[in-house]
Amino acid sequence: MILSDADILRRLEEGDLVVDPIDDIDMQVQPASIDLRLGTEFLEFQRTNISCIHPNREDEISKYVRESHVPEGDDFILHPGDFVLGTTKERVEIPADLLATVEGRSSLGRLAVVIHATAGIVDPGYEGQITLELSNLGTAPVALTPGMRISQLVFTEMKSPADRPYGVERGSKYQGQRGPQASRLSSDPEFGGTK
Ligand SMILES: Nc1ccn([C@H]2C[C@H](O)[C@@H](COP(=O)(O)OP(=O)(O)OP(=O)(O)O)O2)c(=O)n1
Repeated sequence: MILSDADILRRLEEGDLVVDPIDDIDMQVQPASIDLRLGTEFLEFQRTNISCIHPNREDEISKYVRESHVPEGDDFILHPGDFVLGTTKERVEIPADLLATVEGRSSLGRLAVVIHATAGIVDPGYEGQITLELSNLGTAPVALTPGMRISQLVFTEMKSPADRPYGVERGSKYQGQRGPQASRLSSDPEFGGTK
């Protein structure tokens, strides 16, 4: 079952679902979702001097990403073909019986701006800000303004709560993330990691 606006408000009120901060609840809560805003930090990929991305080498990844900060009210210009990591302004806490999916907004989609390339699932148990995979699929640069509503979260109630929710106990690598975070694929057991 997908949560309606009334269900979302009830879960927020009960406190096990957290979306914080919400400055204007009437503006952010939609009929079956809650709008999330663009944060002020961005991670941009540096194309120069990189022969190839080895996703399993975390130390290398830090060499080819550059962090930038754009205050609310200023613009971040997303050029055609760009791929940058952004973040939601809001921190979320997803209870063990809900699955959240992060989706774009139609108004941004109509400008060819997408907010995730492939990763749309926010797991039961997840706590933190959400990393956005921002791309401009169009032909004209688009100005994004931190603080603008850029994505929305939809919540699905599961048949039963997860036995092992996302989190510290299972060593989940993005638990508690703040700001946009680059890939931590090297933490996967397939690549010799433990998460
Ligand atoms: N656009 C997204 C999608 C997800 N997440 C966060 C919330 C998810 O609960 C967490 C992990 O997402 P995935 O399970 O899709 O990613 P991985 O499988 O790579 O991570 P893990 O091995 O930790 O499950 O990352 C995020 O910040 N931004």
